[in-house]
Amino acid sequence: MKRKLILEDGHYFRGNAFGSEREKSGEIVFNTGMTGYQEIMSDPSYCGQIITFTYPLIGNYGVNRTDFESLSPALHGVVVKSKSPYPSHWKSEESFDQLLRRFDIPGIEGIDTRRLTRLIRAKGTVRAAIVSDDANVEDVMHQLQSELPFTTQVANVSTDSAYHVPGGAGPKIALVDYGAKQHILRELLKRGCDVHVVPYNATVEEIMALQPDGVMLSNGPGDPRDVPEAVETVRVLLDQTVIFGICLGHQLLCMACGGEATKMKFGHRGSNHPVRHLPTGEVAMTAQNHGYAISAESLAQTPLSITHLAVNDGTVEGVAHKHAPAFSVQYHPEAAPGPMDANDLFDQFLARAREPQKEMK
Ligand SMILES: NC(=O)CC[C@H](N)C(=O)O
Repeated sequence: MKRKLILEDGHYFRGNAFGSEREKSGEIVFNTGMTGYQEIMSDPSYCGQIITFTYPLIGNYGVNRTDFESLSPALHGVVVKSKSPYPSHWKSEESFDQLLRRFDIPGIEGIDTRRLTRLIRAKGTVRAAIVSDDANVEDVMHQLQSELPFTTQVANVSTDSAYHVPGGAGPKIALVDYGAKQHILRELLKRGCDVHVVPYNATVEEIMALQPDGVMLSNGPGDPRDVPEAVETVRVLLDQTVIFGICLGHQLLCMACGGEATKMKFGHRGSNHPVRHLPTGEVAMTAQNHGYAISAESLAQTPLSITHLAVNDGTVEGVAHKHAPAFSVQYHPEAAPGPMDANDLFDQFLARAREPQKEMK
């Protein structure tokens, strides 16, 4: 069965349908990872987006039970050049197609993903829809242009209520779930932490009542400016505990200190993004998935210093607070399947969480 992928600027592609039969729209973004499609598509930060994979063959090692980053993928669609008809791996339990059907996510195959990615790079992230082959391009285009931005993604993917994941004798961590990838929790548990996962709108009182040794701010979908209540909570938490932020968590920490978020032209999504640590000059390869960034200029008047910059485009990739025990990175130290270069940031966070708390106000 054929279907169409239509972009809001009127470009369209015809391809083969797979996954759900539903028609869905969303911001279309490209991911350059060569592996990890299961982790990528179950990352809650893709809520409401359509992913196009630049790697041409997707689905070749199937889908397994253990590599999910969330229980139910929140993305709106998948675009591939070719979907493997013969998944093969000892851990595989279902095909990519079955996975998409199970979660009601439409897919389209046979697309010239190089051309599509070039269009997105030239124009910047655009809205797109995966629709049936008989859909009228002009109608869909106008509908996409009039669609309002989706501003409640974090609320859609955060936990509804707090829960406890008992760990070992390690520090007690409150993990604020803005749409947390499972691997953040796994990295903490692996290090013996006792973890309390709290919803994105948990109050400072609720978080501090847990008496955490540190607070971890997770990744999450959408524009960080859509969650001002979270920025305010982080601002107050800064005086009270040790903080480590990842991706959306990094953006919220920066905004809580007076930094400004801006939308990037087409974002960073992939598992091969080099990042330079400014104090040492060391470069780490990192996994990334973000469409917003904190502007370097906006940080000049804040108590944050820039610790990391992207090698490719010079955007801010990490900050540390000059006076409070708080730091954050725009990339993913928990990345699975990798790269693991930045994994020791969890050790640095936990080392700080173990330090006796100095006089915080
Ligand atoms: N992975 C994330 O946390 C992404 C943060 C934010 N939603 C962005 O796109 O920039």
